[in-house]
Amino acid sequence: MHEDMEKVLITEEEIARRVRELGAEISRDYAGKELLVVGILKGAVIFMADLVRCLNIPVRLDFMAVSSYGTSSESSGVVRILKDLEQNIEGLDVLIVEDIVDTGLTLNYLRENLLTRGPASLKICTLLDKPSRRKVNVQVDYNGFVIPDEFVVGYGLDYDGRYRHLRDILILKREVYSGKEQREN
Ligand SMILES: O=P(O)(O)OC[C@H]1O[C@H](OP(=O)(O)OP(=O)(O)O)[C@H](O)[C@@H]1O
Ligand SMILES: Oc1ncnc2cn[nH]c12
Ligand SMILES: [Mg+2]
Repeated sequence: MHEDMEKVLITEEEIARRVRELGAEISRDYAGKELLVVGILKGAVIFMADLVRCLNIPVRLDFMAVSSYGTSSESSGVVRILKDLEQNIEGLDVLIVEDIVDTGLTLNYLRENLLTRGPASLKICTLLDKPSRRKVNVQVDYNGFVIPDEFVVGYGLDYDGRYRHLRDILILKREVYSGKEQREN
């Protein structure tokens, strides 16, 4: 296991099995329709790549990037769009794909924003859900795993831009991020 990691939380095999299940469920729900899958950069990219290849319906892909809200712990955290969709979603069936829902601020903003663009339908799929950390309620339609309040990396999730390439979902050693804060102070 990677030296910066405390332990494996979800193995590559468990992820793959759950992604196949989610793909089958989504394919059933959208049978006969075309789906626009919107991946939220950067963290959702790896999950999205595996998920869409488990769909047996017509699919188009698009991406958005939003700012991480400021360090303020207020629930009114501001989220800005850094990269917007390339196409008009009016009248389309849209599925937002995320790697994790933590405070819910990112998804809450995205859902509100995309609803103003008139999609025929808008649903949310996340690989991971940390309900204990929620600051705003956001409805998730497809949920991979509910996880405890631990900082996880791997399978797209990062710390300081690192570890996204790891094949499992792992818990990062505290000294990795506590050490960085000390250096920064
Ligand atoms: O529910 P929230 O508290 O809003 O947190 C979840 C968001 O935070 C992470 O993204 P981040 O903004 O770190 O950017 P990244 O996807 O590029 O890692 C993660 O990928 C989610 O998008
Ligand atoms: O546990 C986690 N790991 C990586 N990024 C995020 C964002 N919110 N929660 C996270
Ligand atoms: Mg993200």
